[in-house]
Amino acid sequence: MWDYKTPGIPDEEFERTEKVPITKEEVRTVQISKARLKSGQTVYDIGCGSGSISVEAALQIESSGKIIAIDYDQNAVDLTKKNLEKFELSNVSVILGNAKEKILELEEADAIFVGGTGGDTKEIVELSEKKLKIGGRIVIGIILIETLYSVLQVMDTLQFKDVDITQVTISKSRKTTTGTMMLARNPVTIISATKA
Ligand SMILES: C[S@@+](CC[C@H](N)C(=O)[O-])C[C@H]1O[C@@H](n2cnc3c(N)ncnc32)[C@H](O)[C@@H]1O
Repeated sequence: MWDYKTPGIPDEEFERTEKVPITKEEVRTVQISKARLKSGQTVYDIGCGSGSISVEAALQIESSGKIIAIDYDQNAVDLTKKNLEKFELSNVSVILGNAKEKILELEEADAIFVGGTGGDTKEIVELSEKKLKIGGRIVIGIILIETLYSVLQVMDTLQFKDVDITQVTISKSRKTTTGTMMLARNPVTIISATKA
């Protein structure tokens, strides 16, 4: 059982496999903060991967809220379920499938995380906007510059306000024989906005 509600669960606490990527702890913390989650909300985690965002978000919205996690990779769905079990969370439904085909079937959301969905991201953002409640938050994590460009183009045409673009570049320390050096990780751009 995880005792803390504050975001920032160490990556080592999650079950991992080589086949499924994870949004790293510090990036995940910024994403969770940008969603401004409240108790009782309905939240999608699109491209749930390891389920780390679902776990952190579920702790924020508490047992009265609901997370819907989607991934088209069976390995990711299995790993997400493992992590939900590990953190003893029962308010998360995990769906196997392409988010592009699933989103419109879902109930309306208060917040939507979109992460690592590459060439599908623009379409997923368009579909997500249809399912977000007015005042709802979208948080998109982007690595590829092509994805960033296509999402930026579409954000202005949709009903979003207060669009924020934050790039996070994390460096982590590593001990060497002569001292401690900082090793840079790839930058992640986080676009967040409110449905108008
Ligand atoms: C970078 S990972 C996400 C990591 C995750 N946020 C975490 O914390 O572990 C991206 C995930 O998106 C999934 N994905 C990509 N495109 C998708 C789509 N169109 N529908 C559903 N899942 C998708 C991939 O299978 C992968 O597991």
